[in-house]
Amino acid sequence: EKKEVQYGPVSPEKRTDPAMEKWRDNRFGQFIHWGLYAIPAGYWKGKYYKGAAEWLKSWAKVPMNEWAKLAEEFNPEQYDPEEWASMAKQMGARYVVLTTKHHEGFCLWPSQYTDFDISNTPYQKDLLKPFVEAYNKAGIDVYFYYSVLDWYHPDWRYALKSEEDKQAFERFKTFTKNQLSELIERYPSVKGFWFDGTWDASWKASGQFSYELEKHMKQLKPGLIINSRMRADEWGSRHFDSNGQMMGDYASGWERKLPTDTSVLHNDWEACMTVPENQWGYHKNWEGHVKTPTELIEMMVRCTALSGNFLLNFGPKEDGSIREEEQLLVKEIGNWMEQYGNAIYNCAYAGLEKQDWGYFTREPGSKTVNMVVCNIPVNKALRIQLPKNLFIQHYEYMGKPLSKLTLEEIGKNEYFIHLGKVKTKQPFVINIQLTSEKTDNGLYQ
Ligand SMILES: C[C@@H]1N[C@@H](c2cn(-c3ccccc3)nn2)[C@H](O)[C@@H]1O
Repeated sequence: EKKEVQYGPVSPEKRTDPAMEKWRDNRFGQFIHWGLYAIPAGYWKGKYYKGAAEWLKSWAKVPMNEWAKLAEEFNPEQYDPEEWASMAKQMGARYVVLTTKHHEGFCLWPSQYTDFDISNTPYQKDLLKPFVEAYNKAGIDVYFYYSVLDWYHPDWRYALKSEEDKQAFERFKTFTKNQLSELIERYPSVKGFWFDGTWDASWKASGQFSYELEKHMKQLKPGLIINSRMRADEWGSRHFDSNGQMMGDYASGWERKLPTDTSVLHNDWEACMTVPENQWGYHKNWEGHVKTPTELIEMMVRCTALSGNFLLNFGPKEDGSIREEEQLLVKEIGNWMEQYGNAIYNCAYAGLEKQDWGYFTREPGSKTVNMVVCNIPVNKALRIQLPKNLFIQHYEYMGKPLSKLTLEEIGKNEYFIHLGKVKTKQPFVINIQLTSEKTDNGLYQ
């Protein structure tokens, strides 16, 4: 039965304001993990650590006073946010999420609430200001990733076991609220926050605080968009409150995994994805499978087809340059988005039965449905099953035609689109125009 929840959602479950509509229309974003961890890049004292590079301090059991010394050598001379923004634009990303502070606690901006920040490095200058300006100038919305979990701050606590823990964590919550207010005030064009590091008991015991923090941030910046991962309710339930109501503005539990059914349609949601199996910060040597542009394009299409966003991760090097593998993705995904981006941007679940050859996407309310073909059937025929009151009025390739298409009615509101001779290396798109005017030849009743 329903539980009394006082500190659950702050905003309505499906916001209809322009900021949230733009978040949905964006569909494809660039995640950027950049911090001191990019300096050791997965190696410590000559030893290779295969775990996620931004967690190296943990894997190599580095004491914080030793890890913090990395700030003394952080000097990204190749850092060129205009170049980063131009690459993101070329790739077709419509928004970006940058780590302002990861679990290590190091801040990419000069924060008045800590000395562990960019101002205490050889580089000295604020990294965020030119970043926000460059991406906004490129027409890309900027979001800030912020880790609540902070390995540097003396008042961080994993759990609240004693009175001392509670007093320390109260100071930590004030520090957190101050830093977030500072980020909104210093960079007012920020569109939202991607919270992380909120799985520990101390935060799960701070549901009321996270409720009030969300309210405070949205008062500071009306329209601000915050992910579900920021929140707990007063019972310790995260992302969704104890009655299953989503907190925050989109479900963000999809980390390195994608949904497989239409149950996600109930809320806005986003999946974030690494290029190797599990590296967010820069690692000198990626081990194992590196996802190809085609794999990542298909993941992005699957997200759009289930009305979700896809956030693809980049991990810049310590000097601010972008690795070869990621530059290839910019080029390949960018080429695809140039031709087929209209099947992604502003699109969502099409309401049609999924077929094995790929995915349907559709701009809500449009009569045009996009068929994104990822698996060409051996019989070269794409099956379409429409609801009983819909028929195909027109069909054609989006962009460059790859072959001569023909349409065959094979059942009641059921069709094959025959591809004919088609040769291609990437997914492609066929547009179909639907109509409620009967166009069948009455063969199938
Ligand atoms: C978005 C990603 N979230 C961070 C993360 C995930 N995890 C984690 C912690 C416990 C279990 C599974 C995953 N710890 N840190 C990663 O470091 C990266 O920032």
